[in-house]
Amino acid sequence: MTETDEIDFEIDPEDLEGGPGTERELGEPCLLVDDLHITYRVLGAKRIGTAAADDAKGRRFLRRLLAQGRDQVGSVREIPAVRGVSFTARRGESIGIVGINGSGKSTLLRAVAGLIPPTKGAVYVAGEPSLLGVNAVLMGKLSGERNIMIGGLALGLTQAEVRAKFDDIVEFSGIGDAVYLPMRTYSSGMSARLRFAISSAATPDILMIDEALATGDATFRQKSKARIDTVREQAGTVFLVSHSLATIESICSRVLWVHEGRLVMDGPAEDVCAAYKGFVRAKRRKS
Ligand SMILES: Nc1ncnc2c1ncn2[C@@H]1O[C@H](COP(=O)(O)OP(=O)(O)OP(=O)(O)O)[C@@H](O)[C@H]1O
Repeated sequence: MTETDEIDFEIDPEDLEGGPGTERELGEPCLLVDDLHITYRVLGAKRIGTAAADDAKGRRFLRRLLAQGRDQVGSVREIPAVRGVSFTARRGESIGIVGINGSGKSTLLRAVAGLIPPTKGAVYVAGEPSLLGVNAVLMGKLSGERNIMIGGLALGLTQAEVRAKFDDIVEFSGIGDAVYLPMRTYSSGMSARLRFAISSAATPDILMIDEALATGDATFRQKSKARIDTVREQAGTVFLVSHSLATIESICSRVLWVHEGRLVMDGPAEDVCAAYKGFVRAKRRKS
């Protein structure tokens, strides 16, 4: 599979009726991303031995690494995943993030959610940062039921509020009795749907969705869109990362196109998606 194969050009109007509602009046700025850089530091791309010899060599390598200081060791590789991204988001906006595989979309989203510290630059959020990034607190060895409680508390709900929303969350995610099994036994679709159901349960200030909508059926997508609309109506901001341009176009009024960690275009969904489609088609023709 090439890096562009995953992009889904199919428009599925009956799944996602209504459009993004670009006419909606926007509120005041609630998020400022200022010259954001995220650089991952990865240890040891170099092969240092095989099989039984690995352990001892590995230990020696690590000792040497610690003695020398990580900065001087050649095999620490730096990956600049986000390079100088700046933008402002307003209340009531739904913003899609597009880009080919490895372009930095998820890293940007996670940094905006406060899950990755900036290497340089800053993210300023007005509102409840704890409302962002329920993914970080969920635990695979605990049941869906326990994770609903943990995620709900992380979103700022009380225990009683989580209990009151429990049935709705389970029903929304469509995971049924699997809610009593450990989350690590779930398919990626099931856990993505449960994460989405939990993170949107509290009508957060900023709702961040990374591909979750791609994992459900038409009914789930329709329900998700209704929930996203509720968040926006209550002047929340929605960020959506997806390879499905159909999903992005039907939900987002504005789109950020990220390429090699840089923001190459930021504008109305229609314009950015059209430019991005052109880029992907040209890339496909070349390969
Ligand atoms: N935890 C990590 N450690 C090291 N490098 C990482 C890590 N996560 C991502 N990267 C690298 O950062 C770059 C951006 O990755 P990211 O996952 O943000 O891109 P993406 O656009 O979301 O990709 P995809 O569409 O495939 O999900 C890639 O080169 C990737 O290999």
